[in-house]
Amino acid sequence: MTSPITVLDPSFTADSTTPRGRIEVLGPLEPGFDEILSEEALTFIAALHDRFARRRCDRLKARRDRQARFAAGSSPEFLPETKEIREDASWRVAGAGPGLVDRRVEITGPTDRKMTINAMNSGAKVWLADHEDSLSPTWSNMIGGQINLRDAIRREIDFVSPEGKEYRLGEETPTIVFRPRGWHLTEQHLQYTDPKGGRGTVSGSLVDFGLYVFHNAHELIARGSGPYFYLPKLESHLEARLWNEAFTFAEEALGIEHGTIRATVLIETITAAFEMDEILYELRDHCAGLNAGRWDYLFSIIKTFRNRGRDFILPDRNQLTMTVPFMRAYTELLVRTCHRRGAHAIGGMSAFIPNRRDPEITEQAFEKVADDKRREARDGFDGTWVAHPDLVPVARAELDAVLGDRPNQVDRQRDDVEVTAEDLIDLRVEGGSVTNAGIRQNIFVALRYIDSWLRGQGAAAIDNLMEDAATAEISRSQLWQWINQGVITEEGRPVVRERVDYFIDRYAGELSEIEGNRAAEAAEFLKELVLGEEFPDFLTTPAYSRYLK
Ligand SMILES: CC(=O)SCCNC(=O)CCNC(=O)[C@H](O)C(C)(C)COP(=O)(O)OP(=O)(O)OC[C@H]1O[C@@H](n2cnc3c(N)ncnc32)[C@H](O)[C@@H]1OP(=O)(O)O
Ligand SMILES: O=CC(=O)O
Ligand SMILES: [Mg+2]
Repeated sequence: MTSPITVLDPSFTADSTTPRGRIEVLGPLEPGFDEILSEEALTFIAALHDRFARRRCDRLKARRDRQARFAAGSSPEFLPETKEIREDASWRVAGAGPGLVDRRVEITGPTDRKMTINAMNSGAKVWLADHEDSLSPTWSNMIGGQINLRDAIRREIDFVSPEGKEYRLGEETPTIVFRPRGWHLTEQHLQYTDPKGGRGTVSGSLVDFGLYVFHNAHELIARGSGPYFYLPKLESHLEARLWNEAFTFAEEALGIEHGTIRATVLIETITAAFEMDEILYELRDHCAGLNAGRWDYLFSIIKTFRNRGRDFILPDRNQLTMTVPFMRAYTELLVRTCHRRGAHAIGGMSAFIPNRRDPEITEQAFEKVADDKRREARDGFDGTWVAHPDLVPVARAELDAVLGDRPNQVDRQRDDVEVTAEDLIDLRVEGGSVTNAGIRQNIFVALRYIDSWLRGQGAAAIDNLMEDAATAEISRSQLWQWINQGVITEEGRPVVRERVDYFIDRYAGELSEIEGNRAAEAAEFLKELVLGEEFPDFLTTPAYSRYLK
């Protein structure tokens, strides 16, 4: 890493009475990075850190404390101290901002230049521009993504591929909803010095949010849209409160009206599922809706209950469908909670993706995705996600069939839904089993995905499924749990370290034949994740500090 090259001029203020910290750039400046990392922008990021960096650390500590209580045997619950908020039927959230009223199909994906243009031309209503599950957070990807977003918003983006294919924007483009990194992630290419001169960690969330809102809020508003965000991996309503305060501060600092920023919160942790009302309430001036982030939700369940014995062991990943009772309970509760508060309920991602070179695979993917979207639309979801442009029409047909000309179905109340705490954490799966094939699949997928991530690609098609950080987390955490809980497979073989180790080496050997691979590092890291005594909270955190430049 190079020495500091940018030091802030601390003249930019939103509140001139507050002492200023500063941000220095440690990473290399690629072409155009200086425009994103301008002195004013960095001063704004520093101001966010002055106010929120310490509180972010407090929230992360609260996560660890709560996990320790779960490990000791307590279970998530609907919080007694916030009962009044849940029972008070009178409050509502701000709801959809301009351009978010009809969000029936949302395409998700990373922000490299080609995919940015492809997503903008996909025909979806919304593009979830992703700096999270589908983006490997290399310095190049993170700041390059900000450049591409800035250019896409201003319609000043084009691209020519190495093969000579030209890309430019079509007439109709989706509303952009940007997903910053979660609270747990840091940005190691920036350094924060607090007002007293102490060195502090830079939050990936505050950097991503701060740069996007700083450069684009006014432009988005002028174009009839707004600064909109997906908030990932929240574990409690107090984390939502922190986001809300960051939004309010940014609105004041940038001179935009309170409530212009809109957030859609991913409910993708087991604890957040118990605090949906409270999360909406904390963000009520800024909230557009909730999303059922199924993959991280499964990961969170495995992680939270990893030491809690046989009742908490989930079967093979491919048996964890959206129709198993605890996933039904979660999604139904999400729709009910959202509509009661005037919020959109947005569905999740089916992992099946088409293969343009294989019509049979494509046909199967279309069928599976259509089934998934049909169920979501009938359950009351107002919109849903797709991972690939060819799936936009498939999902739209299912949402159209239920919505017709209506932009959403927020007015459909699901008073028929009653979900208890037991429903959310009763993890029984009828006929579920851990199999030898399930073990091998988890090893294969986790290894391939980590290799891809290390090479800077945070989403990958592996065996015709979309894999990203969330799905890979499921694979590696299942392996850890099955080993540590002494699971015996359906075929009668115990899941033991030696066997997992053997398959990691075997698949790494195959992977090492592929050009540009990082198979050896991926294998070493996967072994640490699944064979070690410790269970890292996120695979991305140690992988980032150790391997990414
Ligand atoms: C758990 C969660 O958080 S889910 C949300 C996070 N995950 C994601 O967003 C995954 C998004 N999807 C993707 O990244 C990709 O679809 C992948 C990696 C899974 C597959 O991508 P590819 O292997 O390139 O697929 P494929 O070759 O079929 O792509 C065909 C074209 O569609 C484009 N494309 C594919 N997916 C997307 C997308 N999500 N957004 C924009 N363009 C896309 C490709 O760039 C390619 O364009 P080209 O013909 O101009 O070269
Ligand atoms: O972010 C979405 C998920 O499923 O995880
Ligand atoms: Mg997720």
